[in-house]
Amino acid sequence: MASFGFLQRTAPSTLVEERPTCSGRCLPVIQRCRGWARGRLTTTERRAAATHRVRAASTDVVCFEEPHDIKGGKAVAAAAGPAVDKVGVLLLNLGGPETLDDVKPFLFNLFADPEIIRLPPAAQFLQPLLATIISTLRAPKSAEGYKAIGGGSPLRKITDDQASALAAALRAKGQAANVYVGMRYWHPYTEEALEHIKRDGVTRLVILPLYPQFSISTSGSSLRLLESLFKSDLALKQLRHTVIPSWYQRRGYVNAMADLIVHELRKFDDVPSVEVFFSAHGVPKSYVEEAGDPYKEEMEECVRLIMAEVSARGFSNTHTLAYQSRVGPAEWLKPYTDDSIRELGARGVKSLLAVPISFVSEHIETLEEIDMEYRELAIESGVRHWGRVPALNTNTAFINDLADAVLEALPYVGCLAGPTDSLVPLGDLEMLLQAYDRERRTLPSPVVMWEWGWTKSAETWNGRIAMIAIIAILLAEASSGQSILKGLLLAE
Ligand SMILES: C=CC1=C(C)c2cc3[nH]c(cc4nc(cc5[nH]c(cc1n2)c(C)c5CCC(=O)O)C(CCC(=O)O)=C4C)c(C)c3C=C
Ligand SMILES: [Fe+2]
Repeated sequence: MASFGFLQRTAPSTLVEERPTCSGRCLPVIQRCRGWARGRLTTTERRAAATHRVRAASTDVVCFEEPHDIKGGKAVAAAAGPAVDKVGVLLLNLGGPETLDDVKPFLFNLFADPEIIRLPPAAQFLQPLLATIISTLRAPKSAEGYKAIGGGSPLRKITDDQASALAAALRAKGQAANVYVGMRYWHPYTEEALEHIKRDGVTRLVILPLYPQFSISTSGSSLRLLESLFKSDLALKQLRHTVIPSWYQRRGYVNAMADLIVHELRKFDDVPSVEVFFSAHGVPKSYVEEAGDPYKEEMEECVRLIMAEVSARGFSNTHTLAYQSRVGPAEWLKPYTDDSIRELGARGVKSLLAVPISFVSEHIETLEEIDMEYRELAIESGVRHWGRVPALNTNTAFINDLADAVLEALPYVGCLAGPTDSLVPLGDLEMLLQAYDRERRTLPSPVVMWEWGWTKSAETWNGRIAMIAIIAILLAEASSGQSILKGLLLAE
């Protein structure tokens, strides 16, 4: 059983049919703000919370800025009256290079992220140097991929479209909200989005990473950045917000994925023989096994829920989950997508439907890696009929479900919602990350040559030796004209 932060899943999760019955602004008072678990509310408090929610929903530009008391089963404003409320939603995403010239600086930003290349503390000063080296070495290969899909990533446009569609869906549900896009490694950067949020005078913010499953390397990295930006800015410090850390188990999302799968399955001649092949972006195995990243568990659960829905619709196809896009020599989550495709081919599978699962937009890894590389590999391995489920992008059912997720999260602004179906709790950034840090362990670096060391001083020396090693390697590369680091770090 994986644990993440203070969460321990005690029962297998099911689709979320019923949302938590808590309310708006009175809830932080009811639950005395921190450490609240749904089970600790009394029936009266629950009823009060529900009552208040109805009232809040019917007056969507008004909220109570002051604490509430519970009187006679109803939430009553304790002090001041209503204040103007401006709701914002911040969509977090990875970002991608828009032109081939952007590829190298984009890769630098990615590898400069300590959640992507995790170095021992004593070697962290090397991160920018390492990011420069790896981005320089990887850029030509990456650029080839981006060239093959038209010269840049489609991520910005798709995410902007998702933001507009989400704002429209929220409006249709009676909630006015500005939706902002904050990318981790390229424009529009998260910092830019926060400037807009401040300028627009947002008073309540829902933070929604566009990754269905939580990983330290994706949502975790964006939240970590947000945390430091919030800490260093008074206006942001005071901004009431809540985070939806993952949403892989939501019925709307699961149904939308099942719709797409069933639609593509029907295109095959011999539907029952089709292998439904989920391909998720991989992460280093140590993230899951040593740092408690819930990514693998959430991924497996997500696939289970989707396949249960597909099966409920009368399709009894078998399925596989594999992990793609490994970077570097360290072990990543297995099975690897390429190995699985070869194995399925060898087992005589003739029809394969690829389902990208860790990301909700088309991007380089769907358009190039899956549609080109893995398709070719599948055909070489004996697969005769190939199909691929499109990414959700602005799929109406999916966007509607995101809008519901935002509406359901709004009452939690400023508080931590105890155990939900998700392994990572809904809640305030600081509380969420504090919980995360309590359990967090330092990971060994994915760069194998720095993994030794057992004392503080040894770590310091390892850092120094690593720096000397890098400089020596660079000098050796320069004099021999051969790329040594390329082989060491970028093997795929
Ligand atoms: C859930 C999705 C993703 C996880 C987990 C993830 C982890 C992860 N990624 C790298 C390295 C690279 N990722 C790159 C691109 C990229 N990654 C994701 C998603 C996840 N990454 C997306 C959607 C994209 C594509 C963006 C786009 O432009 O379309 C790249 C650059 C492309 C390439 O050269 O392959 C790298 C490099 C690591 C090391 C990592 C976990 C530690
Ligand atoms: Fe990635």
